[in-house]
Amino acid sequence: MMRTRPLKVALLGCGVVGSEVARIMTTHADDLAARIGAPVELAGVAVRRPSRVREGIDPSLVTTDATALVKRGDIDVVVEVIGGIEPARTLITTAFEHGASVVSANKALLAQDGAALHAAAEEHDADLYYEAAVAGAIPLIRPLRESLAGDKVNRVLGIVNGTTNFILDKMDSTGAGYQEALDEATALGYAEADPTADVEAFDAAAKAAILAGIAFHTRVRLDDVYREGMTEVTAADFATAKEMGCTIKLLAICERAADGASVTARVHPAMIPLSHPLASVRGAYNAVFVESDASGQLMFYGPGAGGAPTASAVLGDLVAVCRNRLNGATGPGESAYAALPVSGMGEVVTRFHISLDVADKPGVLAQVATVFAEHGVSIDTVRQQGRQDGGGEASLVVVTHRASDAALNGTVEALRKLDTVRGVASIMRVEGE
Ligand SMILES: NC(=O)c1ccc[n+]([C@@H]2O[C@H](COP(=O)([O-])OP(=O)(O)OC[C@H]3O[C@@H](n4cnc5c(N)ncnc54)[C@H](O)[C@@H]3O)[C@@H](O)[C@H]2O)c1
Ligand SMILES: N[C@@H](CCO)C(=O)O
Ligand code: NA
Repeated sequence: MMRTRPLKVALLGCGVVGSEVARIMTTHADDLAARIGAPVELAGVAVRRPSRVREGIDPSLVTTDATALVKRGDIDVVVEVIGGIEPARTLITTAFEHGASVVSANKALLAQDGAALHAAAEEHDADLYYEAAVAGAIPLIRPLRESLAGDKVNRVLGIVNGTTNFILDKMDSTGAGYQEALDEATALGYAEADPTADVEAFDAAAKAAILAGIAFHTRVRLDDVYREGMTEVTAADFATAKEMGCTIKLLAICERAADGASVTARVHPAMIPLSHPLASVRGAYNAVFVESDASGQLMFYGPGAGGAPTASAVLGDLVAVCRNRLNGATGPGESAYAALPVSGMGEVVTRFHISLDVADKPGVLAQVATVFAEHGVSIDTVRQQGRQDGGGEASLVVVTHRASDAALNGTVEALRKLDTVRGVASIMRVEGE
């Protein structure tokens, strides 16, 4: 039966995502009410620049005082789409203290302070939902938290940043320059306010921390995630990848160790074979594989960024949180009971592609191979190519079998000390095989 008193929603931030949330709340008001069992009313919209015209939003709802809005006491759900750490964190905790539940898209904040925010939600019998924080529109948080709650997740691997996938895809398919591709991603509303978060992979690392935490029932913070951005990926790297039948993607990889006693989380550019489904993820799309004991491999795919797709995830959370409130209940909170240690990058085992500039003379190959053997790194393939410039140098491209990051680092350090190795041109991990 439909309740007539509306549930009141406060919207904090009316930018790319917030303006779409407001639009959908208005245009889909009847459907949302029917699905929830009560009407939802936009009770206030906190903005930074009140003079901006906001189509479809009653100007009397607009305020620059977000704190007063969350303190009103009659707000049922606060939707935080401001981003960043402060004032978002204080506004969310104040919202809990004043009886509201919270829906947020803020991965940076959740990766840094998720545990404290969950504790605050629990203390005040409120919900904290954040489907939009990871992989935009793609349902991923709720499947991990709820649908897979009876299974054991061993690995989460995928593309979780739309901006960098858009840039890498453009560079690969059209030969576009890095800046040109980034400007386009920003204009389309994919990039963060400061695109450093995207291209230096802080955004993807925050998402990896959130995913690993939920998947492994363990607290994983941003600082626990190994991070390498994509600003140093060059056209030459794409050419090498192509020669190997691969492309380059910025991947987030969260894994349980083989003995199950620890976990790792990392974000870095990697080569993947063109035959792998992740290789054909284009533009700002995201795709994430989840591997679990009973389910086997699941793939989640869809728009990972942009105003409307992200608003879709926010609205889904809003409906769920409103239903919980009508039932006098709360949904699942933090689950960190496993408390597994999070290992550093040295423990990660993967394959590597290493390109060396070496002297083009007898015995060099044997010398290089010996260094790999001494560090316990097994070589899969080696390709040597003499240079046409007559400088007496050659390129040596080595692809290894699976080896630990620590063993590979030791190998590279020793290779650099050989007189015959003039330089290490590139090192890239090879995933997805
Ligand atoms: N854009 C996307 O594709 C996308 C996807 C997923 C998640 N997110 C997340 O959603 C959140 C919002 O992102 P966005 O792209 O809409 O950013 P945005 O910069 O377009 O919007 C944020 C808005 O908040 C306003 N704001 C800042 N401080 C404020 C304050 N104190 N009070 C009221 N308003 C304030 C800004 O003026 C701006 O209009 C971020 O956490 C972001 O990481 C964005
Ligand atoms: N800037 C982010 C937004 C979605 O979280 C991206 O490009 O993926
Ligand atoms: Na999502």
